Amino acid sequence: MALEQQPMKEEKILVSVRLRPLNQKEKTRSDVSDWCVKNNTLMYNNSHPDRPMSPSAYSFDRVFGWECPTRKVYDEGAKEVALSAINGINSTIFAYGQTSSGKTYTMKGITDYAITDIYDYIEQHSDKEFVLKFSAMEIYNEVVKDLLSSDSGPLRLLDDPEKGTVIEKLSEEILRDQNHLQELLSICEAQRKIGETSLNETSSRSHQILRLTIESSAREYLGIESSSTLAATVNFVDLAGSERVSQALSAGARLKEGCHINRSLLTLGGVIRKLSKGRNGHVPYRDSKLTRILQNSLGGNARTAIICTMSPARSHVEQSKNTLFFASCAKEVSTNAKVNVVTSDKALVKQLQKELAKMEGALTSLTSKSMQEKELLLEQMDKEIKELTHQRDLAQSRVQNLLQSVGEGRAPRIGENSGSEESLDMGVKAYKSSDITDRPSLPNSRKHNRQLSESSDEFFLLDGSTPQFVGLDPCQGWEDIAQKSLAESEHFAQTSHTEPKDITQRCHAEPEDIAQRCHAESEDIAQRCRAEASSTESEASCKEIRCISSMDQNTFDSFLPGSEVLMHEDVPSSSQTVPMQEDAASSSQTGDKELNHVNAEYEAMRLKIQELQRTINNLVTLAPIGQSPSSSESSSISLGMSRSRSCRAVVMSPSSFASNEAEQKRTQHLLKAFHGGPADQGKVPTVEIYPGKIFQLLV
Ligand SMILES: Nc1ncnc2c1ncn2[C@@H]1O[C@H](COP(=O)(O)OP(=O)(O)OP(=O)(O)O)[C@@H](O)[C@H]1O
Repeated sequence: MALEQQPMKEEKILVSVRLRPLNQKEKTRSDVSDWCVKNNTLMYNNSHPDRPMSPSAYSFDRVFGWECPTRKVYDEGAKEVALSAINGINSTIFAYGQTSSGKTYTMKGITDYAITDIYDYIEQHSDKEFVLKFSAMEIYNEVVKDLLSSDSGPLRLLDDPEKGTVIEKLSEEILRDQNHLQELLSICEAQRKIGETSLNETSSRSHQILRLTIESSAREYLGIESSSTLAATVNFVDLAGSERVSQALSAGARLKEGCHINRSLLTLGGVIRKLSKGRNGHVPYRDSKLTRILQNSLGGNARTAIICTMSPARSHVEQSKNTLFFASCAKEVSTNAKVNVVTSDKALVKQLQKELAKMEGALTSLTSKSMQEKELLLEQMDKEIKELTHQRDLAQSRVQNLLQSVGEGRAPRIGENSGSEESLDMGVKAYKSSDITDRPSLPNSRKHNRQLSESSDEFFLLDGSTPQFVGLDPCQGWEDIAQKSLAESEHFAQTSHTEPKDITQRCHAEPEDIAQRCHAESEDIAQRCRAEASSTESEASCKEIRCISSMDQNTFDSFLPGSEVLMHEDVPSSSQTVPMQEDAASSSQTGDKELNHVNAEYEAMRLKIQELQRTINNLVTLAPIGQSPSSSESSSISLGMSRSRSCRAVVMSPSSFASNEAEQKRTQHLLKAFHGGPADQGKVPTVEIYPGKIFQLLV
């Protein structure tokens, strides 16, 4: 069983004041009443010379004069609150006032009327099934006792997170009928500590709390799993009266009782005073057993009515004014009563299932939100692929230019910068790309055919054209030039051994990098999906993402170095994901659509990457550029190689730089070609190529 509390609106404690008639003792000593009642205001004939400033009128929810019957007090000051318990709202009616002011008299009547009304209501509502339980306790000298059990010792108070303060081992009787309750009430009356004082022959020496618990359920829903029960308690509290020792003339046990009574009432007054100023700060509920037990009734989950009783006698005016001060504070206190619904286990399960469905709905919307994020991620990946494709095309174009120049028997030479001044000394004039385009001596067609690196500090002849030799006589100082050429060629051959290797490695590494990045991103999507998805639908979504992820893993694995170039037939077809998609059939339609969309995007992207990879692999395997160093034609021009610093796909045939020896031979061959024959060896101009410049050998 679970207790559910439905909040109602906050309301103030209902506070009434009841004035009793002068009793026989008061009349005997010719005591007079200075109070008169006008509507709900109590007027004091303020003729007291010592207290001219004390208020003379007190207004409350209800004020009952000495002639007012208890029935009216009940009807107007307690009934509505007391009967709230029938509707599942806790309620408390208690009487507060000085000793002999009429608390017991009033509360006895109110309890009886309330009980009668409750049973009347039960009789009139045969469509509901009621269960009534009764328990009773007294707080005597700050000890809680069970009034229904004569041999009960002191009872402990426990704190329950749901119910608040509960009294351990307090007996509770399930009531058979109203008579049964009357019997029990009689027992309580008999058990309660009563003592004689000078002010009251039958003075209550303890605070009494009678507790009636009412459970009601609609008969037509009984046995149905969704049925629920309203449950609430109504407390009838008859407090012990405050007393002045000087007036009560108590001693011994009575005096001790009086001290405990006064102390606990002082705490009650403190709690009420604190609550009347709002709920800020500490409320000293725990300072007395009375306030602990009544905590819910004092600003908590209960409707509360307080009836303050007072003696009209002038001799008790000070005590009466204290009571009115308490009542004034009490009427400022608000409570938060709730309808207490007890739900059966089955109903609770059903309710929890509803809650679960709600949460699943929320999760689904959350998942679709994350799908949008995934799409953004895919878009980003798409952009990266485009960038890579662009770079690949650039590299491809350079390779084609290189191939073209190979075909024409000319090669642009690219080397490291050894100093432009030196090149000028050697009669080699250097120009930047801008110089070339501005140079009027160059034919227009030449200018247009030159494809230059995009990077400002990289100047390569990419159109495969032969550098034009213009300027000084190249035959001057041939020996020096030849020696330098030899040294250059040796150096070039050495670097060319390492560079192609580096280039080839990068060619392999780059697709691997792409594949790894793509794979990592797809894994990331799958992981995020798994984390978000705890529902069945999102689990299905995860399966599908996992499917994509594993597919990508297979695809990208084939990109790794040493693996074959992946052909279309090798790619897992989309039909291979069908079983997974069938698994995901239970997922929501929205989820399916989005996942299919993601799947399609992924597939397209994967194919793009695959195509890109194939191209890169093709470029890597473009061995023919310099694979035939034995061929005099090609060997003579394979001195050059094309490299772009900005290009990721770098193309070069490693075998074209087989050895220093071969390179030297080719250099000699070139020199020979320049000079026309062996006789001219040593007087061949060197083509110096420096990064950042395009050189033209001046002839
Ligand atoms: N409204 C009333 N009309 C007639 N008699 C009353 C009324 N109120 C109280 N009495 C009588 O006054 C006497 C004292 O009343 P009661 O015992 O109820 O006071 P009390 O406040 O409970 O005192 P204590 O705190 O000492 O228990 C009783 O004899 C009671 O019958």
